[in-house]
Amino acid sequence: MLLEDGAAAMLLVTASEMAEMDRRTIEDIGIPGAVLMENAARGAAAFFEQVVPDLVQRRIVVLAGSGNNGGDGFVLARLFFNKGARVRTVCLRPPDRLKGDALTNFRILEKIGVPVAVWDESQDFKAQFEAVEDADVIVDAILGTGLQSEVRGLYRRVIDAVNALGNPVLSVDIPSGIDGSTGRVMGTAIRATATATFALAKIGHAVPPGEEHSGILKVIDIGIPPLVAHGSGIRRFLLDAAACAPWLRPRPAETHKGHAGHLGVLAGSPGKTGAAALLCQGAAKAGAGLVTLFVPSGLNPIMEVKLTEVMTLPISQTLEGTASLEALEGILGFMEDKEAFAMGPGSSLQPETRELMRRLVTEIRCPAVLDADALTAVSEDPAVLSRAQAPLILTPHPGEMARLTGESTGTIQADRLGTASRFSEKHGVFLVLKGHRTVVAAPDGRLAVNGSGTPAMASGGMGDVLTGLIGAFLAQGFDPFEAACLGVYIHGAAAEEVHAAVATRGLLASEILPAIPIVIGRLERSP
Ligand SMILES: NC(=O)C1=CN([C@@H]2O[C@H](COP(=O)(O)OP(=O)(O)OC[C@H]3O[C@@H](n4cnc5c(N)ncnc54)[C@H](O)[C@@H]3O)[C@@H](O)[C@H]2O)[C@H](O)CC1
Ligand SMILES: [K+]
Repeated sequence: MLLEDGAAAMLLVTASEMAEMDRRTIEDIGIPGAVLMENAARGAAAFFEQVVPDLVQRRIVVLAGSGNNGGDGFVLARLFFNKGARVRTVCLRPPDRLKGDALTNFRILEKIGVPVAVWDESQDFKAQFEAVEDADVIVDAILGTGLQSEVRGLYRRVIDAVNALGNPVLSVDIPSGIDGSTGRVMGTAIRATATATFALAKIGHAVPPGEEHSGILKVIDIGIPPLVAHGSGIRRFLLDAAACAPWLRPRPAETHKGHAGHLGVLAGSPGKTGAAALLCQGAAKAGAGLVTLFVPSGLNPIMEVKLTEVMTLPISQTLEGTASLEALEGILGFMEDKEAFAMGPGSSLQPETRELMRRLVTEIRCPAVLDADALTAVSEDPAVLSRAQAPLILTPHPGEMARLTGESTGTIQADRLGTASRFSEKHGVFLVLKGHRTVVAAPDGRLAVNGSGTPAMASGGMGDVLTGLIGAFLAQGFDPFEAACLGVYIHGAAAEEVHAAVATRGLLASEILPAIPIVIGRLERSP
């Protein structure tokens, strides 16, 4: 769970980017590492005392590794000891492996009388671990951004034993065993109740499985000057209310529907009229001024009944009743003076309809969002993407991404951020890689990881609503990256709004429609 503390957009960094910022702060700016370490531990201690009531009255065991993560642990041990806590420290590597600020703080513990045990890989593990099994709370200061490889040996046994204890575990910076740059479990990893991370959130805190392992996350300000982060050129951030609010200001009083743009939609086919309806209703609820649905003529009477605020335009159809290639010129002509286009949901994979959608990709002259069957049509000839005349936003789920890239869904899911960034840059399109913690990538390197949403969203039609949201923000003139981010965040937040009242299943796509303006209103009013 990620706490939205209302701060500015929360940057997401890799372990090496964070290490470089540490280095610049210490070596170029001159803030001693010991000051950063002290600030880190003080901030972590305050947060941990919020998470575990009466923490300093509990039996605390600090497990420390051989690097500065361990150093943070030693300082935490001192701070809790000074408050009268019954705190013990375990050093998991011989002290002669310690150096710098970690060694300094290790020696301080010895001088002030904090019990410090040194565990030895060669000794009986069970006997050593028994000494800490009575702990009420474990502080995990074993590994942080310095994790370099799979966790093995003593570290592995300690992490697995701690997880088996089931006591509250408070992780310093990163749950040990989680790769801060990817969120992957490196062999094994601590399952933390809470994690205090320093200066900036890491990617590993925001994407699964690292996100779940982190528990409640708090970003602690340790005194690194903002210019260090701002000067880093990092354009990766968590998509939350704080990130979206600046984009969504209340509309001026004199707004009329012409200002809010006109979205054209090509969606629906026999048996799949719901997808078209959900897309169009999502667009209307997100503020598109006008929405016109191009619909195969045989379905027009049905759509006229299903939709009220949305206009329909019957188009020629194939024998199967799907959109025909003959409709191309009519659609292009109508779209000449419109602001945005959306296509694909429920369109069908009828060969002529697929060809129509590929032709629209290369000939439409307004920003367009492609989803569902339009993505399948494009994956048969991805080169059409580079022939587009206007910005494109693609919204694949992992299976559709596999068809677009030729990679397996396993490969895609193992590196969602990298997959999305590479595809976006290669094809010059904006990419929304859907799933838990949806990723939004722009060709210029901007990247966002969505913080909103609930498991209840895994139900038919949710994607159609998302396409409508994105199309609506495109129609209102938002930059394609912002339009995609707003659609993704609001989509998840609207589901959370409704989900709070229902279980994690059985949430219908149409049920999130009324929550969309509620979420938008909250963003518009936020400071
Ligand atoms: N972000 C900040 O501004 C600050 C962060 N601090 C803390 O410093 C650590 C990073 O410290 P570092 O020494 O670079 O790395 P670690 O402590 O994470 O540990 C590395 C240590 O462990 C060894 N190691 C690496 N991989 C493995 C493995 N798989 N198995 C066993 N051992 C491994 C490696 O050789 C090193 O010796 C950061 O997380 C914060 O907690 C600063 O204290 C304050 C400023
Ligand atoms: K840790």
